[in-house]
Amino acid sequence: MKAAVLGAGSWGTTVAKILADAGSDVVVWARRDSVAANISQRHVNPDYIGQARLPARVSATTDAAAAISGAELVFLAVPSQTLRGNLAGWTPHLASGATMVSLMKGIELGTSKRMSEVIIETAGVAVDRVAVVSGPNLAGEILAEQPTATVVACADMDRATEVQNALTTPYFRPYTNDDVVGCELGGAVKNVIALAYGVATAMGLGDNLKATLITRGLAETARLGQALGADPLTFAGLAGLGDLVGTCSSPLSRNRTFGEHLGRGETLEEAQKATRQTAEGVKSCLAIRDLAHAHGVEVPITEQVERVCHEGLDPRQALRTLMSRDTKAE
Ligand SMILES: NC(=O)C1=CN([C@@H]2O[C@H](COP(=O)(O)OP(=O)(O)OC[C@H]3O[C@@H](n4cnc5c(N)ncnc54)[C@H](O)[C@@H]3O)[C@@H](O)[C@H]2O)C=CC1
Ligand SMILES: O=C(CO)COP(=O)(O)O
Repeated sequence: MKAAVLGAGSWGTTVAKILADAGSDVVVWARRDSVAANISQRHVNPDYIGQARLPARVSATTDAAAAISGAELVFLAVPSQTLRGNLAGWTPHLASGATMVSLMKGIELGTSKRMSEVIIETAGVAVDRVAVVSGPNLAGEILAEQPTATVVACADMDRATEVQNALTTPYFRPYTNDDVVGCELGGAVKNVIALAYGVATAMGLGDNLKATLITRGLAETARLGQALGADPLTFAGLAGLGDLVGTCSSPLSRNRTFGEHLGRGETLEEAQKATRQTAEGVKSCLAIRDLAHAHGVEVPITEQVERVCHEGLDPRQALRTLMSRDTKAE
């Protein structure tokens, strides 16, 4: 099996390793020559995965057409806000039957679309050709082959099973699910809640409050998911609670780390300077808030995260606002 991974950041490179370890030949598309050369010739990608080494079956190129050509599985791992632009250039090279697999956990600004929706719209592929991978999957742990599980969601269960098989290794255990909406939403909203968790961590707030953020964060995720037609049970699974707990509890999380910078009183710009890799929640919080408002769903934590990130709200005021909301039934 030939697989393409478009995006050579930390998650794209990590998934390339998983695919190769599971038996595929993998070609990664990188933006920079130096990254492609490092992967192909030295089997490393120090900018994104530190000292970890990649299997010999992983090569890389800056030529997207060459990466995509002949690939039965095409994995997409660029920042969510650039996907639409990237796809416009890639679409002419896609094989007609290839399965497109989104590895991304974000919602598009302006349209409030999920990544699978952007793929379907931009690449003009049928809904059953698009799969999503989402779960508690911090790249740094997986590179060290620390075991974890994930979810492969697709409307077409044969394709879900094909992707599941291509990703199964002794350290990576994918489950299938047909709830694409729920899995994507779980992955995107948990980044916003992890920002709030990071803020709380830096403010020295207690474990009770952190548990409350996780629980009420999951409640707002599930409320929005239900309004969008997701299966509520998905949010109790790996792509919901699993990813939310994994991301919030880990210092490896870029979203949590970004939140910690904000919680120490840094501005958005200062936090951006201090953190180099993609923290999807920073932009997705705007799109998720808009999506929720369009469906008449309350997302109080997401709203406060948006105000702290983009309106310069003092995190202490955000906390006061959350704690002084009208009391109600759980
Ligand atoms: N790193 C992780 O542990 C996990 C990340 N994800 C998701 O994977 C997606 C990608 O994230 P990472 O690989 O972690 O990010 P990253 O910041 O490590 O890498 C992003 C990659 O996209 C490229 N890129 C940046 N701007 C671009 C543009 N305008 N056009 C094309 N490529 C561009 C960068 O050169 C880099 O190769 C995100 O949606 C993230 O939420 C999902 C699960 C785990
Ligand atoms: O999605 C992830 C873990 O499942 C990675 O989280 P961060 O993007 O916050 O590092």
